[in-house]
Amino acid sequence: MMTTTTNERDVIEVEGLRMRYGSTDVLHDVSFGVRRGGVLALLGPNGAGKTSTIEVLEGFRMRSAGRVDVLGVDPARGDEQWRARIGIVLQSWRDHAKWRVRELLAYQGSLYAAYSVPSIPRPWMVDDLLAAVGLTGQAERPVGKLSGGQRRRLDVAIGLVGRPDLVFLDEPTTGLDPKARRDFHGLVRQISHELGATIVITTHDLDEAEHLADRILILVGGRIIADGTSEQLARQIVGHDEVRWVQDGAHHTRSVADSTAFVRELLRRDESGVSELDIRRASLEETYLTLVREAELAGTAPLETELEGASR
Ligand SMILES: Nc1ncnc2c1ncn2[C@@H]1O[C@H](COP(=O)(O)OP(=O)(O)OP(=O)(O)O)[C@@H](O)[C@H]1O
Repeated sequence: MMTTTTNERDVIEVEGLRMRYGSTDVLHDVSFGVRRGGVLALLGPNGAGKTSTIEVLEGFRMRSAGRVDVLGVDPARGDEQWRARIGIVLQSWRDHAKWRVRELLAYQGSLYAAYSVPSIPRPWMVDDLLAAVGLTGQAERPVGKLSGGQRRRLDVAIGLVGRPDLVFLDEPTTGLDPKARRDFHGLVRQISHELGATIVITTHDLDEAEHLADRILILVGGRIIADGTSEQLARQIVGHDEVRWVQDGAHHTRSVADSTAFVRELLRRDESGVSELDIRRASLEETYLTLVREAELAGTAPLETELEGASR
């Protein structure tokens, strides 16, 4: 039996994580912790390193450097017992199209029976799980005949059938319509509440991260450029104003914390060359996009958004 050293606070501890594919670094010095029962969103544009990060945490990818601890274990050395405590919700379940929903869940669940412990009986009883994810009415339907939203609920059920302590959801709402997406958010919140599991979700969508997570990490180019609760992000990032102007025939846009000082300096340097000056308070989404653009342009330097007192 594996000994577990996780303290009551952090289910995931990552310090100085680096990862490379071949000779290209895709994660640079990534550090964060996730407390038990928390919902963490990894937010960032395509290629930011979200999937690479969670694949290291899941034990599917080897890191190049850094310390990683998941449920008290280094994922590179996690055994079956450790794996049984982790649920992974993959992009839509395409296999077993002819299996019925109940049948597939019963089969998947049977794989966890050996890992049942008195405090956590495994697997989750199929009928209870079907009710929890809202698929009771589809229990006898073949998997191939479910709608996109129902299929995604089944993906979640498959990820949860072993009653995991920690659940990873990789871009779970891709391809869902707005209503199905909203329903899915409700489902994840409910599961987090009822199961008490720690949840890590990756997404491109700021709105999704805001709805679901009590902690958001923004990754760009393999680096964390912002880290905090959605309130902290809103307070800190929305505090930026967007300044637009034309100078030497070129359009410029900058997100700045103090637009008065910025504009004063801009005009001091080139009063006659600046025209069409426009200042507005950016929305959280606009500022997120500006931060991403600036981080991508800067290539390396972390931005000024390290948030104080981010909950861990
Ligand atoms: N198997 C691989 N071999 C080489 N490079 C890879 C491999 N998988 C990912 N990468 C590169 O690693 C970087 C991070 O990719 P990753 O999939 O972690 O990003 P992501 O944030 O999950 O992106 P997306 O939102 O597009 O899924 C990208 O530049 C990608 O091209």
